[in-house]
Amino acid sequence: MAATTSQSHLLRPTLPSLRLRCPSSIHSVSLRRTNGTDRISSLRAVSKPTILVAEKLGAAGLELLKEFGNVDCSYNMSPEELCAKVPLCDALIVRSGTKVNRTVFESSAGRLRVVGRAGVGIDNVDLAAATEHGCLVVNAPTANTVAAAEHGIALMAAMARNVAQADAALKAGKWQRNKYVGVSLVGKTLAILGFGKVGSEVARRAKGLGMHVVAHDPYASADRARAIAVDLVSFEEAISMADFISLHMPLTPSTDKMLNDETFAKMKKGVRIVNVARGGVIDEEALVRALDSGIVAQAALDVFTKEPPAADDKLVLHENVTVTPHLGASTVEAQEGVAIEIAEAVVGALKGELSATAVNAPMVSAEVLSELAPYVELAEKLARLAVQLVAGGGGVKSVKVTYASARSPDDLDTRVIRAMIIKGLIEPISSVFVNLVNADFTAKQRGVRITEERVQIDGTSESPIEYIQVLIAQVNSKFPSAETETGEISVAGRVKDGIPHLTKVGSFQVDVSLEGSIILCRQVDQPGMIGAVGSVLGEQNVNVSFMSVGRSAPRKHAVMAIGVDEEPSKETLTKIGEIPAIEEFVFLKL
Ligand SMILES: NC(=O)c1ccc[n+]([C@@H]2O[C@H](COP(=O)([O-])OP(=O)(O)OC[C@H]3O[C@@H](n4cnc5c(N)ncnc54)[C@H](O)[C@@H]3O)[C@@H](O)[C@H]2O)c1
Ligand SMILES: O=C(O)[C@H](O)COP(=O)(O)O
Repeated sequence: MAATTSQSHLLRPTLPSLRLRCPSSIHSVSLRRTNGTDRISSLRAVSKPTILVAEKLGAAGLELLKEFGNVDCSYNMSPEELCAKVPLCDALIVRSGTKVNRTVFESSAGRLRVVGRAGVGIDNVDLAAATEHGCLVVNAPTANTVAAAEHGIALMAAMARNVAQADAALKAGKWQRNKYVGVSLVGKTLAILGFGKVGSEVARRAKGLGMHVVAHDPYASADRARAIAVDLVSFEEAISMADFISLHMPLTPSTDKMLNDETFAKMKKGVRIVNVARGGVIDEEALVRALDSGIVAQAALDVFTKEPPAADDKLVLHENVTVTPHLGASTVEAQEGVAIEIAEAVVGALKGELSATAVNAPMVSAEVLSELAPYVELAEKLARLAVQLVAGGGGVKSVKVTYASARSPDDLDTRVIRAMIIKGLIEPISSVFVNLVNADFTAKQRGVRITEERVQIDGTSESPIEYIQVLIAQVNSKFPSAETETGEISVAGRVKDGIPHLTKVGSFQVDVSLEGSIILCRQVDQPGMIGAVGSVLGEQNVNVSFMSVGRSAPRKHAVMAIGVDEEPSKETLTKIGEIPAIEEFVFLKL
């Protein structure tokens, strides 16, 4: 007889929820479903989280943060000072001036749960390191769009009319009307590279100025371009036909130094360039050469590869270059908007809510999330059970998850469910904390391959999923009855009245609510077994919540699933094992 109890110290109790991870010291709020009803439950209220604001943030945003946590506004910190502070902080808010690199995440020693970027560009945050550390990154992608677009237009007009140069000359006592003859914008071709939020706002405004606007963006929607009468063209076409080029793409490995010697050579002689995106999208040394050779007549730059640039930076000092110190988002209105947008996102993340502006986690609408909540709980618990059934030694490498639904397979977004399966598989056997942010990364890192299959079955399409099956392949089970004929450990379950139920173990049908803990016994099917096990548990004051027996055939083998509210002692489990008809049993903690 195989009698096995799982090691309880490995099995941290978990709350069935969609929480990303709340620091232990804060109000932890999660979306849970009880008896078919969604509710936001406040799980505990201890002390407030600490939110470090590393760069100046608008007052309205600070107020929101202060209502929720202890706010430490420490501006102009050195990298060392930042690293010294992060282990004391649950959240960090930055603008573009702070490098949140791997060392910052390592220094946080797991405490940092969310980084809020008060703005759009997240090129100053090491997303891979954040994800590996299970730290959510959120940004404020909309509030400064108009400010950046207006600044782009302001720079283009100022450059075309030599405003900055003429202003400096006049202040130096020089009245140089002939020197500062400009060029007109009307009738000129403007090529917008990066037709996203800022790019399209610049396009609208430039059309109002009478410019002919084309755009290049490999991912932009043609409908949006049509809606504002902008032609989408190839990169080569855009740069070769433009009188003005305005840059509005993010800095990524593929946009890094996108304008370089080779591309400048393809431009119309005398082109003018505006950059309010990121300095790194231009090879700055190549731009100096292009300015010197006259390919580029003028440039107007708000952003630089190194910010602030060196005092003797050739590009900044170039006569034909107009510069501003990264002011694109710096309007009173934009900064208030950004501060509120990021404060709401950070507070939401600290509460454990999924964020609409998450950069490194799945974004799922509240509606979908609410519908999926009990299935998320079911998935995590099935995975927790399945992994506890694995006999030691082998290691989990290959897991197949099947979702059966009457809905079309395309109708099911499984990202959140998959993440919780990974959490259920990995947390009981490691010290790693798995959440929506780091789930896929953690699975990959541990060599666990998850495959998913969506099966369409007959039935009502009212519920998103009829049942979920978790199969662990290439391992032996400490409870062999959980193995299928083909040798995989298999558990399956469904949601009934909002409550997850275990409905199948191996090839045995059972029905037990996934609450508390579960004892699985395989016995020879005969009268009195339920009573025998029940009385052993009763003698030890262990409350039985559910019992269910599934059998292969009458009087042959049966699997009994017993839900218990308390963890039975070792002696109690030994006594169960000593009941003569019991052939194997296992205690599993949810
Ligand atoms: N100067 C400032 O203060 C300031 C303010 C706001 C935004 N920005 C910067 O402006 C840029 C755009 O911001 P947004 O809010 O419009 O972002 P967005 O994501 O809405 O738009 C970026 C667009 O660039 C496109 N893109 C990606 N790769 C491209 C490529 N290789 N070629 C052409 N297009 C490409 C994307 O498809 C997307 O449509 C970002 O770099 C952001 O950091 C700067
Ligand atoms: O990406 C952005 O949002 C802008 O570059 C603004 O950056 P800032 O917050 O440092 O002004």
